Amino acid sequence: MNKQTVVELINVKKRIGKSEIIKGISLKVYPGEVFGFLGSNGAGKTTTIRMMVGLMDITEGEILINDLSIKSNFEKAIAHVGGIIENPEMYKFMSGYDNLVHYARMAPTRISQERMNEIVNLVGLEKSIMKKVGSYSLGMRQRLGLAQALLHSPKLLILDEPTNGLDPAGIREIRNYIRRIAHEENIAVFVSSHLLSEMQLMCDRIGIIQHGKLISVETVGDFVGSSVKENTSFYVKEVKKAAEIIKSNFEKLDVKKGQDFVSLTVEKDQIADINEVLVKNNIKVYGITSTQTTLEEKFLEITEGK
Ligand SMILES: Nc1ncnc2c1ncn2[C@@H]1O[C@H](COP(=O)(O)OP(=O)(O)OP(=O)(O)O)[C@@H](O)[C@H]1O
Repeated sequence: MNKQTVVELINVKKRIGKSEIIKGISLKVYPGEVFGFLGSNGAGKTTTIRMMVGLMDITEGEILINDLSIKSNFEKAIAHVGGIIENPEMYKFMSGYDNLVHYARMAPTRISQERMNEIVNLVGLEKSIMKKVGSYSLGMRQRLGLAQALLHSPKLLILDEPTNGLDPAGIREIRNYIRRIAHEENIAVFVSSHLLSEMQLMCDRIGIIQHGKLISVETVGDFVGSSVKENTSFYVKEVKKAAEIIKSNFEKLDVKKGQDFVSLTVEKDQIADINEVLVKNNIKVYGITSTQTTLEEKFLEITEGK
């Protein structure tokens, strides 16, 4: 059975003038998951998001929200979307609550008192919701923005760099609320960022965009797990012979020779295999050291290597 899809991008392209900014992006996001859209500055995140919410025309391809085309059925499709794309509009002289009431009046469907209270609790603003927004921290304003975006019970929440400008405590808070919203309300959350460290903690899956192309989509578990490379050194007496044996058994590996070691970058599972081959060929291994490539390095490796 196919998993229900909340949003689907099908070969989406955007041309501005002669330059193709988005070069055929396809992806799907499902209910209850936080999908991270990760890319360096200028990679094309905001442009893609602007097309997803109808702020920009799609040059080619299609975007479906809850199976409705954003091109041919815009109003119905967009009714399922909540988003914070630029800074949310708020009146500082009004309380958080009055801001929500004001916003609720503009919603296409009536928003009940219960829903208001539920959302205020969901974003943890119950204690400060009656205070003026002018007295809120940036983190609290962001959470009020989330509340606004969630009032009409959207199926998809789109957030463009939601932690921009927040301090570490504020970032942690927003991250936890975003995860909670996705999992408790079964909403699909599409969130962009240029910070891998942040995405890793917030998202269930991460798609990496570079120069307008989606170059990788992985679950965070896969991203963090097996594919993280280890920089490994094998300490041996016969450096030259050890390097030759590794090269002839593992053709793809790039072996570097040190004074009393050979070093190479490998997947974790390969360390034991290499050791076994060396020992079988009568090379005495005196020690193995291994340092993991950080995720940040892996991200750079992926984005710079293409
Ligand atoms: N209106 C426009 N006209 C011409 N080029 C544009 C326009 N809007 C964006 N671009 C270019 O398209 C590319 C993608 O921009 P976009 O803002 O989508 O990137 P981003 O990933 O959101 O980056 P950032 O994190 O800096 O916001 C950039 O190279 C940008 O210069």
